[in-house]
Amino acid sequence: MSDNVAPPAKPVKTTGLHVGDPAPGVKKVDPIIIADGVKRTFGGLTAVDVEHVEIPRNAITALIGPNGAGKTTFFNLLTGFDKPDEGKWQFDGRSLAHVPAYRVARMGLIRTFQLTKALGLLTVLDNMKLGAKHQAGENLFRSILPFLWRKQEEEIEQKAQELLTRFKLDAKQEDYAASLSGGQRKLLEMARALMSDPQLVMLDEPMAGVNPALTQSLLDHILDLKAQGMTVLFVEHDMHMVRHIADWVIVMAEGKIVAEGDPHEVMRDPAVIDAYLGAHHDTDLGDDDPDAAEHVNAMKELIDDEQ
Ligand SMILES: Nc1ncnc2c1ncn2[C@@H]1O[C@H](COP(=O)(O)OP(=O)(O)OP(=O)(O)O)[C@@H](O)[C@H]1O
Repeated sequence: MSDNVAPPAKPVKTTGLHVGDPAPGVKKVDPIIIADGVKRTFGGLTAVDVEHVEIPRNAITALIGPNGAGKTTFFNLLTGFDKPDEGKWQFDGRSLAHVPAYRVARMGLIRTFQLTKALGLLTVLDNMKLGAKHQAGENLFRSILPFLWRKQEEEIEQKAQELLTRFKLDAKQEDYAASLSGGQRKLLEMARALMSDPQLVMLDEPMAGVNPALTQSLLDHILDLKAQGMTVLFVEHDMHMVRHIADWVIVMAEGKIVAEGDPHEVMRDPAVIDAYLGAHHDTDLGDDDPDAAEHVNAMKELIDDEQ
């Protein structure tokens, strides 16, 4: 989809993704990731304990759950940024256990990573170039043959510029990345991820810190990834976004998958209501942990909408 084409008012949801009743661990018709017995503990705390989960291909899956549910840890495990105590998982039929993060990325599973202080001191264009894979400099033989890497440099730069234009960041390409707004940073993170032509893009809280002016644009870009044949897996606390664009929702609580289903079914699942509201079902949260209170209240609102 090009930027000139107006997006549909309501995203087209992909259905028919699972086999049998939606329940934790339900089989998918065409899974791109299959994980089994993945466990990660920190001292005495079990952060992730996933018995079985499958991520559907060419769909948008949201991974949700209350604070501390293990979502980020599970993301880190899948992408090789952390090592599990036990378990195995495969991406597109290939085992990913013990595969380091840089090789996972080369295999086509990319996760956006936040613009760190160091990356903020690079220009927007240089940030994009860092996202390219198979660079000649990585290979001694190729790196001593300038005609090979010069051509490649040009191709990388051209691709970076095309993506920056698509993400409406082309006017900023020479600016330091640190000068971008929160929403523009999210766009840059996503554009950089696309430099390596991934099959699966994993987004960690894509809506965090994004002002309303850029929200629609970000949503459109995520929908666009699916339209281009990619698979998207994202962690997000913004339930409106989850309901709006996710084809499938996986709910984690205390390290385990407690529910799966399409967004509307999942919001009605008693296990999800319990996970989010727990003992606070009839109380107002607020003072102790404003973040948690915000998530729980957002969830309450949506559950009420669904009932
Ligand atoms: N490096 C670590 N050392 C010790 N404990 C950790 C570490 N990383 C995560 N944890 C703990 O593991 C649990 C799961 O954390 P995780 O960040 O994965 O949850 P989350 O669902 O992503 O939460 P949030 O929505 O708040 O980001 C939490 O209790 C957290 O404190």
